[in-house]
Amino acid sequence: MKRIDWQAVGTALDSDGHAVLPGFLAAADCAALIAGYDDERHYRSRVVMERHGFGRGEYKYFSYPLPPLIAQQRATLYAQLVPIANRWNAAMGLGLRYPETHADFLGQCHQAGQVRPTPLILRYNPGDYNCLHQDLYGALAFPLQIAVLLSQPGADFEGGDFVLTEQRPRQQSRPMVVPLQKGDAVLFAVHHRPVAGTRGTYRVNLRHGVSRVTAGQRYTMGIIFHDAT
Ligand SMILES: O=C(O)CCC(=O)C(=O)O
Ligand SMILES: [Fe+2]
Repeated sequence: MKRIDWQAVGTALDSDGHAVLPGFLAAADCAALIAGYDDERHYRSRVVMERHGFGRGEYKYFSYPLPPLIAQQRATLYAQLVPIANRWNAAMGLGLRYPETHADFLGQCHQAGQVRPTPLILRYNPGDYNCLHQDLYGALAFPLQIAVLLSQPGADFEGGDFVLTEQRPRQQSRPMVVPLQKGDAVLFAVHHRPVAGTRGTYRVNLRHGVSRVTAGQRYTMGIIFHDAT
């Protein structure tokens, strides 16, 4: 994994609500995650998106214990993101502060009845897409999450752009397409983020999704830091 410039990541998250981490996973790690997709022992559940009106395609939630790579990334990314999450909450006038370690935050989730792991892997075939959504799984939520593109655009698949929308108070929504290469990760706001305006800070509401895949197969791996009820 490449060294991450956390200063630059913090700046991008503050100004855009998302940040790209180029080359976050090596090609071999992407391939290993894809190869494990059909091995049901890794997962606690499989979701067929069409059945729930979530879009088209499917995903699987990993079970505990998580694959070592994901477990390690979940803890180390969390520790880097806590200062940003706490700064955002303060800017939005929210009282909640997140503990320094992911283990402590998971303890809070588990105490609140959110005990099921949320890291997941998604698979899109031609015609599949992911409707705009927010990955909230209970009262406790960490405000940032990450998605890693495991397939190569133009070679493994066509279409299938990662999309974010920002809904500003009393205004129309702003769409953003995030270009990614295989192995790149996008860090983004789960639900809300603060934006500095001329009359103080306001809160924008974010959603993310994926446009239709037109050819090939597109896989992503997502890490969400709160667990699910
Ligand atoms: O497939 C994607 O790029 C988005 C996946 C997603 O919704 C997530 O990781 O939460
Ligand atoms: Fe999502």
